[in-house]
Amino acid sequence: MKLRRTMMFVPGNNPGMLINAGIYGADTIIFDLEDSVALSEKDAARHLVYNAMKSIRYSCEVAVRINHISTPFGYKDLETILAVKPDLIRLPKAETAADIEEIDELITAAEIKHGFRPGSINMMAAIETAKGIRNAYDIAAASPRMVAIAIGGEDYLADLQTSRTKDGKEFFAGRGQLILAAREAGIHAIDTVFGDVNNEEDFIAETTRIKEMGFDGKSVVNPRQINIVHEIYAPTEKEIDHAQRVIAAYEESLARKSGVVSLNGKMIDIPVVKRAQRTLAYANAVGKNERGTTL
Ligand SMILES: CC(=O)SCCNC(=O)CCNC(=O)[C@H](O)C(C)(C)COP(=O)(O)OP(=O)(O)OC[C@H]1O[C@@H](n2cnc3c(N)ncnc32)[C@H](O)[C@@H]1OP(=O)(O)O
Ligand SMILES: O=C([O-])CC(=O)C(=O)O
Ligand SMILES: [Mg+2]
Repeated sequence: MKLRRTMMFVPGNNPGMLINAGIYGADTIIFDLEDSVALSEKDAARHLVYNAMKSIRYSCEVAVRINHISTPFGYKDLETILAVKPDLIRLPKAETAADIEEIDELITAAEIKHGFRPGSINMMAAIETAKGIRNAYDIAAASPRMVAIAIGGEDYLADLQTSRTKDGKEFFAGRGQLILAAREAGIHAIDTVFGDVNNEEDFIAETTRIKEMGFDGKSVVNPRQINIVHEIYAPTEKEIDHAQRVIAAYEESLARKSGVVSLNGKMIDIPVVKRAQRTLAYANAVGKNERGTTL
């Protein structure tokens, strides 16, 4: 099971952060060439990220957030970065399937040019406008390279002409559409960054909420946010124990030629079993044993 619980942005013009980005335990690091980089620094950042990727072996998934191809920087970003084979290209402010198709073709040409295995560079898109949300499924399904869609909340709220609230009501519609689109396309759904990095209480509340909605993970901006997300996503001892009981009860019921059984008064049938199996597979993927403790 591929995990993308945390995708950490690293400003592309900060050499110290680029060098150390791999040591904090994020599932994915995203070298950013877009909004964390000033216009005057775009060329310098592109070359810095290129050199970092060429000379440092990172042990996690490495993504690069390029500038949109409608800007003067997007094509240059792709040409330079594709030569050092990122695992993933993240397109910001995606609004249509055509955005994805055009980049897909450029990646295909670069794979041929550099002798990389066809299809080995993945793509994801951040959706940051109402128009993008309306087209979320088309974007998600626009290429077999697509592995995730994310909501880019800061730009999205600017487009919606609103701002953040404690309970996140401003995001209900967008997050709901995004998760449905990702699930229909069979790819990951990634939630937005939370920029108030010292506000742990609200970060925990937001991460718990998006996990419960079904998101696979969250974009983060600071190493301190990584373990908090991973803890929230890790199945607890109680959840693992319950999943095992569900599966055992169901297997017993099958032996009695019944497709449904009751466990502590609750109906256990195939969808419940599927969720239990996912809990156990997820626990295995995050390195938790049957007692819910880290291996
Ligand atoms: C809306 C958007 O587009 S969001 C995406 C673009 N934004 C970004 O990429 C921002 C990335 N994050 C950051 O720049 C910073 O974490 C900030 C500005 C949010 C907070 O800064 P600070 O409070 O100074 O960070 P903090 O004190 O926690 O840093 C601790 C250590 O982690 C490092 N660090 C902090 N953030 C990152 C990061 N994103 N990537 C790698 N290293 C980082 C710091 O360099 C520092 O290292 P050091 O101890 O070796 O000096
Ligand atoms: O994609 C993200 O999570 C960050 C971002 O650009 C935004 O919030 O506008
Ligand atoms: Mg943005």
